[in-house]
Amino acid sequence: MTQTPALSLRDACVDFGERTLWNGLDLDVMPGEFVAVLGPNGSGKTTLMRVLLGMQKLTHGTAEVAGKPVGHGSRNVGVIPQQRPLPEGTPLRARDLVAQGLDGTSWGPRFLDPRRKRIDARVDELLDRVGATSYADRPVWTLSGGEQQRLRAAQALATDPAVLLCDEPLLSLDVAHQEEVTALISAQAKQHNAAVLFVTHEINPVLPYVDKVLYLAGGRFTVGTPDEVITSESLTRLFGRPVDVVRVGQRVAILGGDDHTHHEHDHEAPEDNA
Ligand SMILES: Nc1ncnc2c1ncn2[C@@H]1O[C@H](COP(=O)(O)OP(=O)(O)OP(=O)(O)O)[C@@H](O)[C@H]1O
Repeated sequence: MTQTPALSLRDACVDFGERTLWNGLDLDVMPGEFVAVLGPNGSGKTTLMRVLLGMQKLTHGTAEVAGKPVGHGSRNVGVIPQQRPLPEGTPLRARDLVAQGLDGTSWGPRFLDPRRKRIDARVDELLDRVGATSYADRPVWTLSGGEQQRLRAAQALATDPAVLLCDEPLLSLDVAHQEEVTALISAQAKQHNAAVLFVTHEINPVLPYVDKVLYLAGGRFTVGTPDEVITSESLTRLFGRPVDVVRVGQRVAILGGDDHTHHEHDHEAPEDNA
């Protein structure tokens, strides 16, 4: 029996006026697969996430989640959005933010809720999984960017979504936590059969885990296994100029392709769990 892809794009194209972000994009992500989306600033990585969330229309082509056209608010899709600091005074503790991934809200008389014990136990388990137990009761706005990002990961994993869209979840994490969060998301793919699309500028923390790489650049793309895509030949072809992939032990550096720096967006990133 052929399995239905968790995510599927066919001949997908997004144009903004004269500018084509990508065109003719075919991509299937199967349940349990971990796909990294790489590419320079402005190559259309976040736009791809927005397409899959039904927030951005394709110019042509199709985008499906679990065999159905994308739409708003699929309960089967978890999102770890790009980092945005939570405003000062946000009246939530760390554990409340994680609980929102389960019950959608932390307001109201939860002490009357018969499910409370189960919800609290699940939140404790999720906090533990992302290493956030020690700050579970702190107000979220007093936490560092990295600490807040770990809570967003816990929130996105709360319902064991079939699809996990991660938009630069490693930003503002230190190397140890980059590895931890990537391992956690990979475990979600392998143990819970989640399809993961993971946008990142940090290639090295994800390389040990990824099944496929989608590399976007200059209106074009290439897709394949890391060994197929992360090579001097493949990236030189994609960028249309000399690119060197240098391997030092387990690590790679891409020279001449992507500056791998991040810039602030002039548009909204995907919202938290729909
Ligand atoms: N709604 C829109 N209308 C016009 N242009 C847009 C719109 N959304 C995004 N863009 C432009 O499309 C390009 C791709 O944006 P996108 O955010 O997808 O890139 P990215 O690969 O995620 O970049 P980064 O690495 O900086 O996060 C950018 O130049 C952006 O300004």
